[in-house]
Amino acid sequence: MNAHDAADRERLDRLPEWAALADHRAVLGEVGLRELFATDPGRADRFSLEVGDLHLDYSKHLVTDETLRRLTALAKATGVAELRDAMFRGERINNTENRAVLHTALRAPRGEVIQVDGVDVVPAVHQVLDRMAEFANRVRAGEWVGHTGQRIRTVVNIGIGGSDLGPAMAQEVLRPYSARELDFRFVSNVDGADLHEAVRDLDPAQTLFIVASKTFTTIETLTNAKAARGWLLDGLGAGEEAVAGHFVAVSTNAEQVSDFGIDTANMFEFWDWVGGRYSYDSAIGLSLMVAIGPARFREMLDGFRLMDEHFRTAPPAENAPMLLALLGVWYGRFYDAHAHAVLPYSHYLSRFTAYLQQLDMESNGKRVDREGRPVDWHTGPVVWGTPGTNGQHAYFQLLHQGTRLIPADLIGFAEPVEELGALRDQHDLLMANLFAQGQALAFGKTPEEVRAEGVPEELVPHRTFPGDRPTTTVLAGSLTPSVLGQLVALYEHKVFVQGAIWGIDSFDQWGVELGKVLAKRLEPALTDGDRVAGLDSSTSALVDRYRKFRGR
Ligand SMILES: O=P(O)(O)OC[C@H]1O[C@](O)(CO)[C@@H](O)[C@@H]1O
Repeated sequence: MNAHDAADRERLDRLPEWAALADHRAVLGEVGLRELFATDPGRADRFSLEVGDLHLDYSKHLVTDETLRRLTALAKATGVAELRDAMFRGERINNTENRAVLHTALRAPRGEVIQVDGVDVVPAVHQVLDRMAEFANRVRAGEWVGHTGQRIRTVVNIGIGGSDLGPAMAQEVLRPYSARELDFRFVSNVDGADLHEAVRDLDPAQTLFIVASKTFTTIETLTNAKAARGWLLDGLGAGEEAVAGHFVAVSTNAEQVSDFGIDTANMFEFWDWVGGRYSYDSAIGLSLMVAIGPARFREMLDGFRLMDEHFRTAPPAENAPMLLALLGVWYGRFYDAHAHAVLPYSHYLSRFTAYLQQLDMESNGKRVDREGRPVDWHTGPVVWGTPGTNGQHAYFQLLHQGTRLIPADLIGFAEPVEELGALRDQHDLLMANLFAQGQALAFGKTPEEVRAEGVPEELVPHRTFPGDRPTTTVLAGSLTPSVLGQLVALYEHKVFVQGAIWGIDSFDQWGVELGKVLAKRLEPALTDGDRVAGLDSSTSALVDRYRKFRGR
């Protein structure tokens, strides 16, 4: 069967494997984690995996061996492996945009052959990586100088969505590996405050802007880039000739880059077969490469590659992205789970969940299948979360005792980073919190246990923890560039598998278009009071009120 061929694909809800899962869910009934662990001493061993540097424990899930058998049967029936292989081969599996989906080619080693329309794309990937490396080395060594001959001290990435979230996240994660004499900032919001705060204490003579945009037509990015150019030229008291030393571009669109006034000699290319949210290991990661250096960047790519190979070759029952995806499908369908929390127990992963929000929600927030037919099952969950232990003092209450089941990923590392010095002593406490939360969420506290502590009867329901709140624990020795690559690829492929099972196109993002068009139409109404034909009464009144506030 050709898995991405509509004619051959049965709708998910008509598959016997889908029905078999429903039957199984009914049999499982209210069986909880206490019972599952009590009756199965080998559970933690059996329901855990080592992949590269990652250890994944998925034993605290409401599943049995039979559940996993039926879930992997579903993956088989929905053609996940065939679609995966088609993706790796460079076929145009993004059918609504008629594009190949080849972020995996970004981490292919030199010499591997991956073709799009008969052209091997791997040499071009390495050419760009080499150019990036040369540029990064020059900036790091102080050899790239600005208009006045001074070395660069601050790199400001201007981009949004996939052209911001990935590099900004990774910059935080790999801070301990970063050149500390350089400062890195990220501007994404069209709110002028973002650029203002990013540059207010900077010396234009020592500032380099990387304008990152796949299309180079994104209004937020172009608006900020124009303003940054104005700031630079004003600050230097120079003309257009100063732009070259302070602006480089990352894009697929050389024409627009050159129209903007950036010399295409200072442009780093990527390709339409790299989706925005899958792009930070392309030239979109240029600021990161400047920060950590080419060698560390390549280590990160090797980490991605390791997970790609695992995903491509491991059997479903031992395939980490596949298992995480299947568990998500299980809860979405049979436990009415609408959300998924990602809770890193690492300060360096503070932007990780924000990054995953785009990766997951822009990919799988779809309501029609690849053929445009409405789906009759839930697709992508709301992905959210912030680092532990902060979340514990905010929203964990709802995770533990709320009415909704929210599966969560707990991510932690055994070794704190070297440069923390004496602060490394706090690490055991941090990790004890991670393990304790997984334990409390899974096993809760029964009314009997609460009573046994002498709690007054009227407080017993309040102090009872129902448990059976599933978590996956992802542990690694330390947070290296390679481990980051492994983690990101793990989630990329998880999202892929879920999209394949739900039958949706995970690689388009039509849902972001309408708001962009309407904003463009509304702007003159706000600025000049132009009438917008057919505007609804609520939006019209809001525009009027806004203009009054502005004294217009
Ligand atoms: O890199 P670009 O073309 O500026 O696009 C930025 C982002 O905008 C989006 O198209 C959605 O608004 C994302 O998919 C993309 O990552």
